[in-house]
Amino acid sequence: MGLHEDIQEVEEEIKKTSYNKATSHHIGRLKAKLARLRDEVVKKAASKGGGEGYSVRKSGDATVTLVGFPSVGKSTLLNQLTGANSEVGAYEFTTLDVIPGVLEYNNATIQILDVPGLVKGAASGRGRGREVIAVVRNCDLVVFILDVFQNYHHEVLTQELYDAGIRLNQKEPDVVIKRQDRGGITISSTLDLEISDDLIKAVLNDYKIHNAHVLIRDHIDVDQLIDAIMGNRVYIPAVTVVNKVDMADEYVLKKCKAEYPEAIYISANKGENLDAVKDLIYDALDFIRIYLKPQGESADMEEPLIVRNGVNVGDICDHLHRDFRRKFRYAQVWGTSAKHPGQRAGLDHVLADKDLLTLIIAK
Ligand SMILES: Nc1nc2c(ncn2[C@@H]2O[C@H](COP(=O)(O)OP(=O)(O)OP(=O)(O)O)[C@@H](O)[C@H]2O)c(=O)[nH]1
Repeated sequence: MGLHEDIQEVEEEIKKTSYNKATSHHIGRLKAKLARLRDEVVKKAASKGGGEGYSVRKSGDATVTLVGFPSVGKSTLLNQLTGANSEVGAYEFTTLDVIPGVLEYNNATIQILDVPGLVKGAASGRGRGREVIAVVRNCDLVVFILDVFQNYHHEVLTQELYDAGIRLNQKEPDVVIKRQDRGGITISSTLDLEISDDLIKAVLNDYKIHNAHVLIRDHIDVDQLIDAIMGNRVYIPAVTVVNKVDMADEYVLKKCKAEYPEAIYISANKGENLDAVKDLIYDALDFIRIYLKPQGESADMEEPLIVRNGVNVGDICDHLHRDFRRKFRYAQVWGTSAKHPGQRAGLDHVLADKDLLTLIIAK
């Protein structure tokens, strides 16, 4: 039996087993098996020849990927947002290579990638799926583009990315698995877990982990436990844009809005509501501004550094010069992240929006 049939069989068994306390262990094991089989499919697809796909170099302050089925209007939107020359065609699969464009917005330089339409089966290597997945894994934000008449695509695309190990709008669960040479499996947790210790042990055993310390500091389900074991998941924010609203009547539009109230509704080729898309992207990327202040001088308030929320002083050093981290002596910080104005800080100090920063670098 092939992998796909195995997967189907397990999926069906999960479906027909009703969930309750008595069956939760069994279902957990099945889910673990399913995840393992899916990973095998992805691995197999990845090992099947073919180049590594795209080598679009990341540039700018963040990279965004437009993800959607063929012909939903990705190239048109990219052109409208960035002025890139992404070929627009009335055929499916007109975008055969990644087309990068650059959006300059609120001082941020955002690279936007238009990849070939992601269709069902991408995670298992169908079409150009594998290469598309590689691009998505490396980006900072996924922008789903839906056709207003086919919004079910959203579910298909999300599932496809999920199967490829991409977790959207999900925080990475705080689970640490420290393998040991002996001693069996010990589990400690800072909260009451919904999954039993027996199930955790069984799943770990399924993954051939027999000795380990497991520390869990989040409410996780079996799927998240497996994610932690696999360790190769990526966690990326995602937003949704619904296109071609110019063709939709009120009824269609209303129905779509009820299903996707947080999406932005646009007409890419008529250029309608594009500023809202720019805001959506900018906000989702969660940028902060850092003003550099040379020692003993006033800060440059005109051109802040645009970085992602969560960066520390060390990240800023790397951003500015490849030698800065090595030659770093100390930093001084003014603003919300500082305990007092001009606080001395090390490489680990996490910065906040509108902080002023002085870096003292050895000559
Ligand atoms: N009515 C309408 N048509 C649109 C809109 N945006 C794009 N289109 C049309 O939809 C078709 C496909 O647009 P593309 O931008 O090539 O779509 P794509 O998603 O890049 O397609 P692939 O490259 O095949 O993945 C073209 O004929 C566009 O003119 C829109 O807002 N309204």
